[in-house]
Amino acid sequence: SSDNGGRSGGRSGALSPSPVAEEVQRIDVNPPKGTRDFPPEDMRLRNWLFFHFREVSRLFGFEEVDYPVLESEALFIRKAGEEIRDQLYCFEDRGNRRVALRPELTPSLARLVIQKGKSLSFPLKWFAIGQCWRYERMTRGRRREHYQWNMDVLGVPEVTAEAELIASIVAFFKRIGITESDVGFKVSSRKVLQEVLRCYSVPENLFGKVCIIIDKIEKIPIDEIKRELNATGLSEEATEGLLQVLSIKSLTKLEEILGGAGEAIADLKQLFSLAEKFGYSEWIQFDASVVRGLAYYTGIVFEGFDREGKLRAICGGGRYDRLLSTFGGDDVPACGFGFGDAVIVELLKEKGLVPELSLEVENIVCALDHDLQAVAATVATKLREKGQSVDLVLESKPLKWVFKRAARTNAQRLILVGNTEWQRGMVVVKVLSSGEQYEIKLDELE
Ligand SMILES: OCc1cccc(Br)n1
Repeated sequence: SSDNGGRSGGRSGALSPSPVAEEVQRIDVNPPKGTRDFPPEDMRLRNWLFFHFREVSRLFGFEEVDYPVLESEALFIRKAGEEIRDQLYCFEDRGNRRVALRPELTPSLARLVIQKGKSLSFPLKWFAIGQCWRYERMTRGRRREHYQWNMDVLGVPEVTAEAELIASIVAFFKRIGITESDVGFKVSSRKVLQEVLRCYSVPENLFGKVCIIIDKIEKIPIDEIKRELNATGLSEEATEGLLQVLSIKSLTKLEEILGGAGEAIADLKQLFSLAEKFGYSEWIQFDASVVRGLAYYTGIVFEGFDREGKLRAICGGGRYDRLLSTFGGDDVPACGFGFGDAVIVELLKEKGLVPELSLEVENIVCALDHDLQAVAATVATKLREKGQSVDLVLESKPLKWVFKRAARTNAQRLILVGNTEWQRGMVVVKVLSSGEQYEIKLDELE
């Protein structure tokens, strides 16, 4: 840290411990396990990321919404065996209510849409950036919180909504320098699964559970997948038939298997045709194994992946036309995605695309004499009222210290208030990039 600028004793900025204070056990100054602090440098990167989330949302005509980070636990209790349920950060509050830190934003959106009911005019295009939580045994050392950008379209049954959502993510990737050679989207539809299960007369109510098991297809051994499917009630034949379809990577092949009459093929063909028109065909590929890990998806599902295969899914989403009725509301066609703030940063680091973001203050204002501190404050106020950022030096500091601080904060100008000049109503301006120095009347300063 900088020298203490001639102040007596102690470290710069810290008070000397009082002689009478008893020995205090130092607390653990790290944040709780699985959570992060955002000191200035990290906060600048987060703000940069969120700025692009917000800019894309604005360009696509979406409105920002938000919800409490704390929700009723009931919003997330689904019986499909999802990981998100097993890791729910839930507890009983002092009013004996079962509550949970939200693990995702979509159920909150559904709750708000039901609450607002007829007062809403559809289609809704809403976005949110919210911190989401999970309580995972730290054995895996994974994070327990992340920020998610969500975009949702409600009231549009057409696949044009999914096409628009994927277009918005492509637009985001392009803004931060990620191209189709870095990432892609695996796209499928849960209607593929539905049509296959129907062929084997699997009861509809097993659909959600089967999806959650299938979502683990690349995370656990295939024998475990088969065992879990059989335990859920699927026959060996149904399991084999299902796994065979899930290995399909071409729409043409899928059509040969399923026939061309079903909704799955129609939806997927429309989406790939729209992708052509949106100009992002190179970004997407059909992959029947994509089902996503949330039980409420009912149609098109997609996930962004890094082509080098080093990272977990970057983002994911899909259609969820039946979510509102699970909360007792009237169903509205809906689709959306979630985009976390962590994997994308790992990708940017991999690609050398993390931006240089330094503190940028326009002016440092410093009184050269203690009795000019009030004048310096006036100078700072005048500049701030003109929209200029000012780092006002708040204590008597030697010029060496001020120059060091100006360098650290990338200040563009140094405004010095000295007795000699102030006698003539002038202040000294030093342009730090050029070294140019001049005197100017306070009222002419801008
Ligand atoms: O994507 C699943 C998830 C949910 C909440 C918090 C974190 Br970290 N991860």
